[in-house]
Amino acid sequence: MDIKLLTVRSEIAAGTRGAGMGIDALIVASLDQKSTFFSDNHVQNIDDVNNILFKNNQYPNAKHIDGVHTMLERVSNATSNVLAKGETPFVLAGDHSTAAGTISGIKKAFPNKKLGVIWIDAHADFHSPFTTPSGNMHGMPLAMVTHLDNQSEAVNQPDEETLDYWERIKSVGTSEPKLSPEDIVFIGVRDTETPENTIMNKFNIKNFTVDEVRKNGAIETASQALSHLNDCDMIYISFDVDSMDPSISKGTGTPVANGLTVEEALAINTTLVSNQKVVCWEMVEVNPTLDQHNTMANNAFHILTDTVKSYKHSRIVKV
Ligand SMILES: NC(=[NH2+])NCCC[C@H](N)C(=O)O
Ligand SMILES: [Mn+2]
Repeated sequence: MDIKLLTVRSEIAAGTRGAGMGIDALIVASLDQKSTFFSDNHVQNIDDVNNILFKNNQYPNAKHIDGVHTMLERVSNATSNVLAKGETPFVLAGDHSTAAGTISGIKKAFPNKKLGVIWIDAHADFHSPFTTPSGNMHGMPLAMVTHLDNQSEAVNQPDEETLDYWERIKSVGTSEPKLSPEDIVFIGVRDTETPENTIMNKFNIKNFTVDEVRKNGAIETASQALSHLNDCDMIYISFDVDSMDPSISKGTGTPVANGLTVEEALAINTTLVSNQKVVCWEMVEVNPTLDQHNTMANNAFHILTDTVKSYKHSRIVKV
């Protein structure tokens, strides 16, 4: 089973500048570690629209939503094309909004298969333009793909043009919701706003806390997360590096205290991808401009290469 690295240097949905440089920071980490990873694997780059950041944002409740829509279409098409060729996309992206494009692309490639998502993150990323506290769309990918606008919890009144783009974003890949909220499992989520808590409670979404990971072990937590999605046909894993503790590195835009260690994140990701239902893995939010000595990228690169290794190893056809 061949993998394809999809690089997406997009950062327009983050509130802090620099996540677009995360991919190049990973490449620098690989060179520093004398690894040939980026030449051993196929890389396909998806052009970004980061120059939109030079323009004033017109959409306070969904910043640069026009550009985010463009990026999600591109990521969705690339993801579904890779899957259609029988390859597995490993997406390396800037801000986390990209994940909505990835998920849409998976569903576009396999419309009749039931999708489960394991979301490893400090945040729930379940906001909509109605509920966002910041307008930053990297806090919205799970609402985009589940179509949960959460209007009953509204704190904003988005304008018509914003809502028009929001509907178009919900239709990227396919006009249907890409998955049910029940088929999401969180790991490490610890910084949410009230409207997100309402969704998590309403749909009884399981969150494996950092304490649980530490108590039960990372490998056991990963197996339990997979068990939760037993009735899904395919699984996508989204790894936001801010799931890890800021003491490791400040190299991410929205760090939150009390996160996972590198070893825990590594064990969780390598265990998860060895499951045969996994069709795609993604890593996001490395921001070297906030870092020292490229520490986050060095750690993230280690997790990336071990995760790819585990994926390939678990797919070796035994005769
Ligand atoms: N992918 C991320 N880093 N998301 C951070 C979101 C933070 C906050 N909940 C917001 O919506 O602004
Ligand atoms: Mn996130």
